[in-house]
Amino acid sequence: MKFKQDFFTQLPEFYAQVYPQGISNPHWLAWSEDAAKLIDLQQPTDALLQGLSGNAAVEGASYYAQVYSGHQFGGYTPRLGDGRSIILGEALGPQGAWDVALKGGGPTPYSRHGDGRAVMRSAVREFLVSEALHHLDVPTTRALAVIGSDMPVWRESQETAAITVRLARSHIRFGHFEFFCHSERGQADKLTQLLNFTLKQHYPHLSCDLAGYKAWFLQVVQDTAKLIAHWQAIGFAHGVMNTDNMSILGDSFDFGPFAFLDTFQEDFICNHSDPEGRYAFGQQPGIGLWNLQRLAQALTPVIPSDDLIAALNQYQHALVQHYLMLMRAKLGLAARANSTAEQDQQDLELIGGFTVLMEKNQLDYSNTWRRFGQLDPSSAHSSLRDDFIDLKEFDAWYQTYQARLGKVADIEAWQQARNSVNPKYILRNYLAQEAIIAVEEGNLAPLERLHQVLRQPFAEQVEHEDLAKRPPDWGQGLIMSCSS
Ligand SMILES: Nc1ncnc2c1ncn2[C@@H]1O[C@H](COP(=O)(O)OP(=O)(O)OP(=O)(O)O)[C@@H](O)[C@H]1O
Ligand SMILES: [Mg+2]
Repeated sequence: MKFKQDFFTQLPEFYAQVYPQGISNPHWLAWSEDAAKLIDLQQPTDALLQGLSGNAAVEGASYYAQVYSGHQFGGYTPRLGDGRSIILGEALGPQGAWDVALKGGGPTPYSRHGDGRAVMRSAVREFLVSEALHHLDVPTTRALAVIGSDMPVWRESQETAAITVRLARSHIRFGHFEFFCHSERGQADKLTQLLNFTLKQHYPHLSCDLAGYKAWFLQVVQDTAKLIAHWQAIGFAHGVMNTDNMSILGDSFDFGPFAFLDTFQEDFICNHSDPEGRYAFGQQPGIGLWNLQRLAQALTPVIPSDDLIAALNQYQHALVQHYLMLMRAKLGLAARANSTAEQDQQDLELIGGFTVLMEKNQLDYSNTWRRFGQLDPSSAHSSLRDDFIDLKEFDAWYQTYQARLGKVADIEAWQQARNSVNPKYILRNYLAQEAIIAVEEGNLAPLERLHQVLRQPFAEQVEHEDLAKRPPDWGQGLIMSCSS
């Protein structure tokens, strides 16, 4: 790995230098060849294993934990920071630089009560979902590898420690800005320093002045809106949308109790520690805005409120437009350039009508969409019909859909296009769980198979058909705890 150390050298007051503590008997549990390419790595070598497990120094690495704060479940925590993630620096790759972080690399000055470690099950889940989301075309941080160990760690029971090697275009979170606004009050120069760094690194076309800051914030609003639109379209619930888990670049970030929807349920809660459903699936668009408002608040020392509010006012439109684009593609409706508000509303009703039907009929979200790839939209009889119990309701919806769809010239091409946006394979919680249980038993094959299948989520892969099934009863809507 070749590193540059821009954050480390330019923002010395924004982190604590800390070295990872090694783990016993490190071994590769997973390796992403796709992520490796991003930073010009070829093979998971022994030397790399020793370096990334913290047992040996990595040449060129700096080792630091960043400081930030954030709103957690609505309340402000004045100081957080990387309590179990140690960044090595920005590794250079053919298309840019990626922060390399050892998530679970050991205690840092920000660990407070935690042990600085991650358990194997959570490291494996983070690895799988990072790579799965990427192949589903959802913006996300990436995962290079999971390193297992025989080091015991204690959660509800004894487990073993593991490290996810995370790659991120940036680790800067909304919470970084909140820290320098609220917790380090009166340090507007630091806020500006962080802002200028962010702009120079990631928005080089913008100037480091008020005009640039305004354009940048609008971009953050739009990127966040796009990210949430992706989650809603693909059926992904993040589970812990605290502002310290919101990437400034609009990448999916920090994977804990996340879930892809099995049966469609608008108010699905994937996080065991969120009984009130603050981060329920259907709440995500609203929470995205709430989080942006917290970011805006933190930026008031450098950007006038009126400009921040004007940018925030763009959020809903940006989200709806992106969501419409993704959902029209799923349904096979022609994209509408310059559509009117009325047309958009009609399409939203069509989409909402379908998800309501899915919920009423307890249908699997992904598998139902996938069936559009076999649908003959010119036929009055829909092959989807048999899945619905209330046929009258379905027929009414289908009629409206057909009217909106119009004539499809090349049905085969239309079906293929549906299969290229409606995935066959998603990372269902029960699949991750089965792979994790196998790893506990010393069998890495199911994890590797799942990882490989998720690299091509839109391909048929008939030999892996079993991984596309809706979950068995025990695995339906599986809810995870935060203890990771
Ligand atoms: N085992 C642990 N030891 C020490 N600190 C921890 C531990 N687990 C979580 N934390 C800290 O608690 C805070 C909230 O945790 P959260 O689950 O959002 O983040 P995370 O999953 O640890 O990491 P990241 O956000 O970098 O993906 C963070 O500051 C995190 O570093
Ligand atoms: Mg976090």
